[in-house]
Amino acid sequence: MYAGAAALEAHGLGMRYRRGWALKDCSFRLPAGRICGLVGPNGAGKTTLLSIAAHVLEPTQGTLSLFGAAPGVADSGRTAFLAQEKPLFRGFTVAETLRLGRELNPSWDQRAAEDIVRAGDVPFDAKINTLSGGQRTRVALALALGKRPDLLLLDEPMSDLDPVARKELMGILLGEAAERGTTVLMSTHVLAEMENVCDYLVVLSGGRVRLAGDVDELLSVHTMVTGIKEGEGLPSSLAHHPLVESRISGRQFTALIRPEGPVAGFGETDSPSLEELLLAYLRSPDASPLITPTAQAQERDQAYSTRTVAA
Ligand SMILES: Nc1ncnc2c1ncn2[C@@H]1O[C@H](COP(=O)(O)OP(=O)(O)OP(=O)(O)O)[C@@H](O)[C@H]1O
Repeated sequence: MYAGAAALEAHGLGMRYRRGWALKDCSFRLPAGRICGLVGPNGAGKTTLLSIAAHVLEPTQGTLSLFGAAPGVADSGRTAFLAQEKPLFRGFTVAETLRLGRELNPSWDQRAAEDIVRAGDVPFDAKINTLSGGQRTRVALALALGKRPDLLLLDEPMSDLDPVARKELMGILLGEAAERGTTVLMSTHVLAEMENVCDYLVVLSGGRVRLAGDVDELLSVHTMVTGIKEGEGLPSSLAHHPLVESRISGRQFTALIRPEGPVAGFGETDSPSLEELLLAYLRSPDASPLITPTAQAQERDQAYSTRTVAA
């Protein structure tokens, strides 16, 4: 594996389906060891990006590298992908599913996989097609974590789990990531949940990267301003600061800005929560994109073309 390389790095990544571009000119880097939330409205391109990283799809343009190598080659690290549809063999039992995982993965951790299944009281002799959606998710997550991956790609992993199972499996995921330095890239629509889980963020909309970087860094460069509106709109002096989103309710306005210099005399200022930041960007697809320095794609030389390198 390429020492010091980003866990994932995209350069000018594009994916075109028959109906048009699902991803366009996407460039960003995800440093190793981070837990990254991948956020965006329906159809933003999240599954497409995860599928390229998982070597399920070949990009139409640009490159994506994992630990400095193309997806699917030996140097790209161990990658596990938990897709939305959880592709398990429906006729297999849970035990047979884990056995297959063990046979296919030299670094397989049977105990970790079994513990996840057992914690949900899922019978090992039950066939996959007899399990509930949430139980299938648990088995699929056991299969993904049993691989001991360096990079875990999760596409809305917890959407069919009950709240208790969700919290428990998220805890296992975080414990695993902390213990082994696993990098996680996880698409989700549950913004409130991300606050305690993710320390990195990529926001896509319309197939383009709108926001990428360290969560603390992204929060620190935004300010939420609340005050009394001036005439029909925002105070004119606020126009000196790039605006992400503003909302007016009665006589009051709320604006999320990226302050350039002191923000005083408009009303109250506060740091946004992660949920407020995300909602503002999701509601304002025309806000200018922001990719923090740690998230800027760098290793052009080491970014291999998946089309030319992949076997
Ligand atoms: N196999 C395909 N063939 C044609 N178009 C596709 C295909 N897969 C995805 N698309 C289109 O590409 C765009 C991005 O889809 P994608 O599934 O990557 O979005 P997403 O962000 O994961 O959405 P969601 O939040 O709804 O899961 C959408 O416009 C979708 O209709």
